[in-house]
Amino acid sequence: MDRNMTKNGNRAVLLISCPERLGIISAVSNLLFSYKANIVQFDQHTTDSRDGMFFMRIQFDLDTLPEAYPKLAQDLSAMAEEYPMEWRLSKESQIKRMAIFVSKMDHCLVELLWRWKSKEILVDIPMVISNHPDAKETVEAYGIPFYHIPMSSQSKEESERAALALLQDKVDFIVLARYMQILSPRFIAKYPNQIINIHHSFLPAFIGANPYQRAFTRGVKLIGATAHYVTNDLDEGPIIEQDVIRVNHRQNETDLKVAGRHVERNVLAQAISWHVEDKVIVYGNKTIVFA
Ligand SMILES: Nc1nc2c(c(=O)[nH]1)N[C@@H](CN(C=O)c1ccc(C(=O)N[C@@H](CCC(=O)O)C(=O)O)cc1)CN2
Repeated sequence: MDRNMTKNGNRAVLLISCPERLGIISAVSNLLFSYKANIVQFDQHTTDSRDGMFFMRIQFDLDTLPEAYPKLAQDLSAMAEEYPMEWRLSKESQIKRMAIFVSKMDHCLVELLWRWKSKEILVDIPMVISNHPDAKETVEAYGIPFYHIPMSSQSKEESERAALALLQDKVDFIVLARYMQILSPRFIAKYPNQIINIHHSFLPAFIGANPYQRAFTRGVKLIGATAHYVTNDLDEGPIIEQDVIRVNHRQNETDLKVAGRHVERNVLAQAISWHVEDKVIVYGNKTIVFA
């Protein structure tokens, strides 16, 4: 979120993905012009591969947005018939609701709570869910409901059902802030490309559990973190943001974990900011980030 910006009730973001075709920009900008919308930011990307896909992000102000929104959405649906496009229209005034899942490691959770409290990330946090009780006090100190749902391999389905019942209709997207349980396809299907995980390695290196231990054993000179959307393929979902930090032979496995967690928290916060500001389009197993 642009720090100079407040929540502007007349501002919206339109994201469009479609096969490359002459006239799409003109068609969309003329439609917005017909509503007297003022475009404040425009970005586009065209793939140069043979699939020739076109992606666009338009941020605009429209004084009549609240009442014009339904008709504008209707007109975009009609346009999607002519240009086979996928589109998403988000009103800035509609604050996204983010649930956080955490296990024992709380550095990413604390980072998100701080950035929420300082309004650096403009979201609501209806709840935090954990398979351990450790973070209860921290979360409730922020006035946020905390739910402890024990998880074991035998109880995974029942535990996920309980979590889904809590989440239902209260949450727009979920963040796995070092949540150490693999989500089932049934759970993921409820939130397609709406679950963001922070993996504590520079993917695709060290997928799965214990990446720092494997990185130390391998003797790497860089460690990192990757924020990605969660899919059924463990740690192989569309990457949103990554970063790395140098390490050396003098550092042991614990040193790597300490150094890495600062990368994790910043990468996750950046990915969430871009998601909340509608700057991310998922295409296949990749993302376009209009940063
Ligand atoms: N379906 C998915 N679920 C999750 C993903 C994902 O990409 N797809 N990311 C993980 C987070 N993660 C690494 O970032 C990760 C977490 C847990 C494990 C794992 O092997 N867990 C064991 C249990 C470990 C324990 O109880 O301490 C398991 O679930 O059997 C690997 C990678 C979050 N979920």
